Amino acid sequence: MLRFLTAGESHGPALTAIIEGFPAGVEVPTEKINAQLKRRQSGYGRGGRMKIEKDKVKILSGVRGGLTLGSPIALQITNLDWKNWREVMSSDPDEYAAEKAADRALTRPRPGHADLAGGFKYGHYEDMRSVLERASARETAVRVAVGTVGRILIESLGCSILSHVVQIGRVESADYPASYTELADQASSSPVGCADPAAASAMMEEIDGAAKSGDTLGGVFEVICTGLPPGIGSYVHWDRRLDSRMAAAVLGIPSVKGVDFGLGFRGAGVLGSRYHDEIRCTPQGKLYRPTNRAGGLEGGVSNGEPLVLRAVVKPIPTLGRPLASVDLKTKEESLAAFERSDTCIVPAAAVITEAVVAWEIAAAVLEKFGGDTLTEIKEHYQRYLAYIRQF
Ligand SMILES: Cc1cc2nc3c(=O)[nH]c(=O)nc-3n(C[C@H](O)[C@H](O)[C@H](O)COP(=O)(O)O)c2cc1C
Ligand SMILES: C=C(O[C@@H]1CC(C(=O)O)=C[C@@H](OP(=O)(O)O)[C@H]1O)C(=O)O
Repeated sequence: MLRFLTAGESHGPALTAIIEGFPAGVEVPTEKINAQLKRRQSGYGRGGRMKIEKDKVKILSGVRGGLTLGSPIALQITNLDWKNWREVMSSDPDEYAAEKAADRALTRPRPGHADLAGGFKYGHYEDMRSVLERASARETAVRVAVGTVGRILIESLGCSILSHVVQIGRVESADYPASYTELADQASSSPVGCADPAAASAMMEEIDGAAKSGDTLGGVFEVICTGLPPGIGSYVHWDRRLDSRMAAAVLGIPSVKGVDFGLGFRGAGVLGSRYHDEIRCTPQGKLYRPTNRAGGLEGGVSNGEPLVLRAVVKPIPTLGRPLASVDLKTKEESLAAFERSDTCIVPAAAVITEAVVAWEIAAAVLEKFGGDTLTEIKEHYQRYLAYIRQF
């Protein structure tokens, strides 16, 4: 079974992850992971923290000479901001300065962040910094590193993953290139990750406007996985459905509030006859689907068409012009805390989603083609492809 755990606070020394159950013999170049970490950091609309961090992964175990060993893989990303927070965040009582920590205490919870709910839950209501440090999406840096390890595995079996932003605030992208290669190229060369250049400029203006008025924005993005064979995931039990597994992983990204597949919510008003993808056959006897409104999944199982999911991200909770809150120290109504914040993270969320989706697919692929080495997995995979071709 493929699994991972992460640890680390936003302003602690580092983020770490341990991956277990990953096969041996897979080449894992750190540059590939670092390229994804850079993408996650670079979207338009990010705040001051991204000027401090330059995320790079360190592989501490499980890889020898660039190849996985089959043993647990430990990953680490250093927080460069730690040097500014050492006395406030240190686990070492000799280094921890209680007065400095009290000066930085968060007592005015931000509506929309985990501060108040998390404060109740873990008893941190006197200083909700103890909540935000772990609730922070800083943790998604190491989740991208983990996901990229899974991505490397599925890419070696012929899968590709891309994403593009379709909406930021009120601006929607209108025009998509027809081919996935062009879509990926145009989206990755856009500062907001949007493949429609006119919409991309309007999105940047929307972000500038929100930042100027101390406000924030959410949006929608799409993730597409091509090259996935039919038969990944299963309809036999709810928690083995590939859609349910991916949805849980995507909703596990802070600020993601909805996920859909294929036409998804946009399919609510469409008649069945216009919704479902007819099954056809070429004169040579090859089955095909003229449309892909299901987004590559039927019964929670991949059907051989590109897998297409969308997710919606709410606007960032920390506002430059803060909303009403209560100072829990005095019980007086006052404005929510503000130090600094991102204005819009939709492009970053798209990159994070690529990673978490890659991981879920990798886990389901390993269940289907099982094996302790990449060679074994590839053998099983090739045999299955030959069997599928008989249909
Ligand atoms: C990449 C990324 C960066 C984020 N940056 C901020 C930020 O700067 N300020 C903030 O208040 N929330 C930020 N968020 C959102 C919060 O982490 C999130 O809203 C909060 O943890 C509460 O979780 P929920 O929105 O899922 O309820 C960010 C989210 C992501 C994915
Ligand atoms: C650090 C990252 O995102 C952070 C996520 C975040 C939050 O509340 O979720 C708040 C901000 O952190 P800070 O309070 O230090 O400015 C973001 O910068 C990152 O994405 O690497």
